[in-house]
Formats: sequence, structure tokens, C-alpha cells
Amino acid sequence: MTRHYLMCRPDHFAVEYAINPWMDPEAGADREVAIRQWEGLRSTYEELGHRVSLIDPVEGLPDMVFAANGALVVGGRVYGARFTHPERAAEGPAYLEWFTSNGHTAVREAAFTNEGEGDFLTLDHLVLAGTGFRTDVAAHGEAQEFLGRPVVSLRLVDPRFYHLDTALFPLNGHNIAYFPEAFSPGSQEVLRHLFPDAVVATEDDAVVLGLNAVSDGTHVVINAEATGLQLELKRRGFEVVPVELAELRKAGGGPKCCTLEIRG
Ligand SMILES: CN(C)C(=N)NCCC[C@H](N)C(=O)O
Repeated sequence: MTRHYLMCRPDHFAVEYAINPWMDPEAGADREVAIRQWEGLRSTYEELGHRVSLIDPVEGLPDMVFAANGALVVGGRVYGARFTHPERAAEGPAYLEWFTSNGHTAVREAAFTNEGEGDFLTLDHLVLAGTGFRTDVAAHGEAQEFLGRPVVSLRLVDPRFYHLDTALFPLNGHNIAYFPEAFSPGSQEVLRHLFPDAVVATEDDAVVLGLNAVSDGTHVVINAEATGLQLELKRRGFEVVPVELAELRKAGGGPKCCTLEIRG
């Protein structure tokens, strides 16, 4: 099925502050390489037949390329992000403004801190929601009320996996892949209970952000370095589409972070 993704070209991308353990401002990052890799991701989606819309990047917001953090859109309802760190705070209104000026009317400015699809992942009958590093658990209840979908709270415990989408991705509407050790014991139990047939990733695949992947139910767009996970996905019948995004990983992001799905 064709998907609709919102992306933001990394024209102002830089690693100039550290708000997660992947970021080293001393080492920085190469913007030209990041742009080339991001263009590769964008054309991958287009070649798979998906629709890509673009939001204009804003100077002074070097992390704005990570569009997944900008909102959560389910059934045409747009739940806006409210960022944890002041460095990214201005992105929330910029994404909301994009949605309102592109014809979306069911738009909610969040009362509670949340980082959009970074911490909310949507399946057919529920939304999985992360907390522990960024998103306030109160935002899970706010999203449930606004979207009218059950929201299941999961606690993240490893700072390398500071957003839910660094440790888990939906394979389709009813199953997931995830790295259990990124979650509290209780949340691991919840995930085992909900998804007995999940793909369980190794630490080697998780530390190259292999779980920051985007599946349309048939194809999985995934970081090239996550080779073990790719093999298991192929064994399960998915078509694996590896992409090279190492420069963006220097800011703590992968394919999913660059991709905000607009669900009509
Ligand atoms: C899953 N998503 C969207 C992400 N993990 N986003 C990457 C955000 C990176 C940024 N430097 C930050 O720390 O906010």
C-alpha cells in the first residue's frame, strides 16, 4: 500500500550540541554527506511508490531533518510535538504550521512533552508509546484521548535507545521487531505478551540503529549495517531495502527518524 511521508532536507544539519549519547559536537558531522545520504533515502521511498512531501528546513535548527519527531498523525488527526530540549523546541510549531497550511484541520497542540513518532508507533489496533527519556507519560493519555486509539505505555531504560523508534519498529499492522534490553522488565513482559511472534534483534543490530527502520508491510527500509536483522527479516518474507545513513547517525538518527508518516 502506498504511504505518505513527510521529510525535511538536512540543509542546516550539524552536530553542534549533545542531547543524546550518539552526539559528539567535537567530532561534528559532514552536512554534504548527510544531504547525499538523505537524498538516497528520499529516492528509495519514491522508487517504492510512496509519496514524499517536504517541509522547509529552518536555519538554526540542525536536528530538524528528524521529521518523525515533529508530530504523530493517525486517522488524519495531527498530535503536535512538544520537545524536551530547548535546542529543538522551535521545531514543534514549525511542523504544526506545515500541517495547518497543508489542509489539516484536526490539529492538536500538545499540553505535555512528547517527541511525535520518535516515541509513538502505530499498529492497526493500538499505538505503542515510549517514555523514560523524552516523552512524558502524561502525553500517552493525551494522545489516546485525542486519537481515540488505545495507547500502550512502554518504559525505555538504556540512554542509547532514548526514543521508542530506536529500539522497536512495526513490521506491519500487527507485529514488531525490537531489542528487549532497551525496555524495563515489565515492558519486556508486555511486549512478549502482545507480540509472541516478534522479531527479536541483537545488540549488534540495535547499536547501528537497525531498529530505526520503516516498513510498509512488504519492504523494510533499514540501515545497511544491520546485517543480522536483515537476514532474519528476509527469512520472514520481507523485502529488505538497505540504506546508508551513517552521517545522520552521528546525531542519533536513522531512516525512521527522517520519516514522519501521514496516515489519512
Ligand atoms: C526516532 N527519532 C525520530 C529519533 N530518534 N530522532 C533522532 C533525533 C536526534 C536528535 N539529535 C535528538 O536527540 O533529538
